[in-house]
Amino acid sequence: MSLLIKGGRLIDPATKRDGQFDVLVKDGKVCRVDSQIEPQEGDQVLDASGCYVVPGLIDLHVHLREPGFEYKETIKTGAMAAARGGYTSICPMPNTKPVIDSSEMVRWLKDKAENEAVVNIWPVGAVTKGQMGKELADIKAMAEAGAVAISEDGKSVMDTKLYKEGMIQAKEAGITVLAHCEDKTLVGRGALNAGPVAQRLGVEGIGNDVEDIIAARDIILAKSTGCRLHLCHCSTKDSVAMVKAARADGIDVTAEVCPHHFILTQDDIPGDDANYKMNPPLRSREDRDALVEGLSQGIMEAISTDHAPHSAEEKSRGIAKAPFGIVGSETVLSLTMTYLVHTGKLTPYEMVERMSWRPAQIIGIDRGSLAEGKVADITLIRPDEEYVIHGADFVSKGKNTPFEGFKVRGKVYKTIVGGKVVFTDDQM
Ligand SMILES: NC(=O)N[C@@H](CC(=O)O)C(=O)O
Ligand SMILES: [Zn+2]
Repeated sequence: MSLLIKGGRLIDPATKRDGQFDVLVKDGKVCRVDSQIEPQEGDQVLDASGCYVVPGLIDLHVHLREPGFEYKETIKTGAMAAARGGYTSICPMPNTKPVIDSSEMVRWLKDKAENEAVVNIWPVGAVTKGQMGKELADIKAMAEAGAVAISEDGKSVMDTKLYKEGMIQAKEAGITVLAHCEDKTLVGRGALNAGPVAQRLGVEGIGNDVEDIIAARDIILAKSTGCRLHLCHCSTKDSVAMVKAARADGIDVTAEVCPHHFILTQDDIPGDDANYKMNPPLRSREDRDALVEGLSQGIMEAISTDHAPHSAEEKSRGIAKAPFGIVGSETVLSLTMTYLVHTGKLTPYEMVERMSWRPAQIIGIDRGSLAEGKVADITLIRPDEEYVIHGADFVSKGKNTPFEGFKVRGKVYKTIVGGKVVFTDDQM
C-alpha cells in the first residue's frame, strides 16, 4: 500500500521544511519527501493542493473517561473526536475510575486503545495510588508498561515531600511530570475566576494564587530534582513569567496553553452557563494577553485541549454545581488558526511546533516529524476554509463547548495514522 500526498505545503519543524513538497507513504512510514514525486503504478494519489501537510497533531492533555465514566466519553469516541480534530496522538489523563495508577492499568489502557482507538494513545499514570495523595504509585513499573508521563491531573499532590519523591522516581524512570497546578487549601468552593463576574453570579472565586503557588513550587522542585517538568493548562500571567524565568535559569520546564485560555476571558461569560466553567477558570484580559504573548514568544511551547467531556445533564446544573471542564478536541485547530495564525501571533510553522513537534519532545516520543523513515502520522489542513462551530456536529459524546456559534477559519481536512486515513472531512 502506498499513498502519494501531492501538491501541499509541507510544514515540518523536525526537518525544518516549509514549502511545496510531495510525500510518499509506504507501509505506514514516510518513504520519500521531495519537491516533485511522480506517481508510480499502484500509488494512491491524494491531492493536497491548497492544504498544509503537517506531522500529526499531538494532544498532551485529554480526558477519555474510560474506565468508569463511559457515559461522558469512551476510549473509542474520544479517539474519534481527536482524529476529527487533526490529532494522531493523545495523552489521556489518569483521573478515571479506577485511576490509571498501576502497570496493570497502563497495560489495560494500551490494549484497549490498540483495539478501539483510531489514534495513538500514550498513557499517563497517576502520581499517587488512587490519586489520594497519600502513597506513590509504582512509577517505575508504569513507565516500563508504557506510561510516557505521570500526572495527578484534576488536582495537585499537596504533600510536597511525597511529590518530590515522585519527581525523583519519574526522573529515574526517564518520564515527564505533567503538573496540574492548584493549591487545594486555597481553592475552596471556587467555580470561576475571583473577580467581578464570580461576584455578580454569586459563586466563590478562584484566585490566580491558586495556580501560581503550585507552579512556583513545582518549578523549584524541578530545579532541585532535575526532573523533566511540564505545566498543564496554564491560565495566569505569572505562570508565563515563572516559566520564562525558570528557563533562563536552565531549569527543564515547559508549559502548555489551551484555546479557551488564549481566546476567552471572564468577561465572555454570558451568565449562569456551565459551558464556561473549567479548571483552571477563564481569567482576566491581562492574563489572556500574557498567554498569547507567551505562545507568540515561544515561552509557552505547547497548545493542548484539556478535552474534558461531561454529559448535557451534568452541565445543565449551573455554574455553582456543574463539574469543571469543556470539550476541545474538535475545535482546537480551527480556533488556533483563527485566533493565533490568521492574526499573525503565530506563523503556520510555529503552530506546528506548538501542536506537534514540541509536544512529541516534551513526552519523548518518536513522533511529530515527517522525516524519511518516520511513522506516517500526518494531518492535512485547509487553512482558509470557514465554518461555524456547532456542538451538535461533534463526534465526542461531550457537546459542552463555550465556542458554540463561533465563526472560524481553518479546518482539518484529513487525519492519517500510520499511513491510514482515519478521518476525512466530507462536508465540503
Ligand atoms: N479541566 C477541567 O476542567 N476538568 C478536568 C480535570 C482537569 O484537567 O484538571 C476533568 O477531568 O474534567
Ligand atoms: Zn488539570
